Amino acid sequence: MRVFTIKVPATSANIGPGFDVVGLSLSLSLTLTVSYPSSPTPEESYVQPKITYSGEGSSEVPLNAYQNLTTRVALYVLRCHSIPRFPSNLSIHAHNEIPFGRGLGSSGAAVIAGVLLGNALGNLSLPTSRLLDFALMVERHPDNVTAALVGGFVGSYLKELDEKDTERASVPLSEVLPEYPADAGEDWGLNPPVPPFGIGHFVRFGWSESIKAVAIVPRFELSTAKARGVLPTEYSRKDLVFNLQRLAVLTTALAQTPPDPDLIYEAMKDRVHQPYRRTLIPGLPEVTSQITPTTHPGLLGICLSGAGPTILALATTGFEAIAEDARKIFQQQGIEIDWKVLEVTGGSTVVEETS
Ligand SMILES: Nc1ncnc2c1ncn2[C@@H]1O[C@H](COP(=O)(O)OP(=O)(O)OP(=O)(O)O)[C@@H](O)[C@H]1O
Ligand SMILES: N[C@@H](CCO)C(=O)O
Repeated sequence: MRVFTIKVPATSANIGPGFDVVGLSLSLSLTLTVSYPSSPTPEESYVQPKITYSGEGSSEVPLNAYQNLTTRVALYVLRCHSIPRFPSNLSIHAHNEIPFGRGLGSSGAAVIAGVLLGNALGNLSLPTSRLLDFALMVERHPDNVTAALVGGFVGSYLKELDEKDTERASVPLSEVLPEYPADAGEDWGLNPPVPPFGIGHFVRFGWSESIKAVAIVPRFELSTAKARGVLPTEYSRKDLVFNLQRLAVLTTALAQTPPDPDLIYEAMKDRVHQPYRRTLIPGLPEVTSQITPTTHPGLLGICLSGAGPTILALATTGFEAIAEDARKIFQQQGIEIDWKVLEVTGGSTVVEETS
């Protein structure tokens, strides 16, 4: 029996001005425990994969391997390497600590778990850059998936592809991840769209160990697709320069010890996505403007986490006062929250069990 574990962290994207650019890996995780017989099974006794699931999202996540996001991504990776199906008698238990649709990178974690699962099941030994190519064919903004894969405070960009590769990378998601009909056996129809090479590039910034992340999580879901739908397609030069100035300062300011709250609080402001998302997150402007380093000693900066609705406060101390005051502001809007103090962690791991 081959047994291995895949562990992928939650992530917070944007950190204020770095829309679709920066991501931070955090200490909540999606863990898969995978097992299957290592000796080949005779063709006629092929057994379909079995998935069990606990934790966040367990009441809504599909347990059919041809519908579940993680296993569909794994099958995409396998099919791109001419492996048409999962190994026989595959058993996967997923335990998830990352809430769905809250801005903590649940879908990015599920996609990275799927890429790592495909890589391990196919014994493909893909390098990090290639793993990222596969993830970027599914989740097309690089901030969450890159931070989930490599860990830490990470900046990334997508390479401008030539015409042929742009076409290969622009295929509809339904072709990358088709809804596999359960009775179709191995005959999935079209050849899968193999990703171009070298789509995403990244660098890891420094991070001051004194900084923790307070995740203030409203008790409602907001899909990333909906939160992207309210954004404009064009911006003024003034607003772009506002964000670029802050992002340039922020990436180094968060590595300094001790971190400087005056510098960071202003550097975590944003004019590219948060002003537009306020319509979807009642209380957002009040929380980010009323909780400051002056009112809450220990606070460094505060922003929307990813597409929201979670608020991310970076702080060295005073975590409870920050979160409880955010709770009061959200309560005025009729919204309840939960909160957690999270550490910045390393990236994904795959650990083989040896017997
Ligand atoms: N562990 C998982 N297994 C299967 N599907 C998942 C898993 N985690 C997330 N998903 C799918 O992803 C959806 C949430 O994705 P969405 O991009 O809207 O939010 P998010 O990733 O949590 O937030 P953000 O991208 O802003 O950080 C869920 O509703 C579910 O369909
Ligand atoms: N950068 C993305 C992250 C969400 O997954 C957004 O803000 O839409």
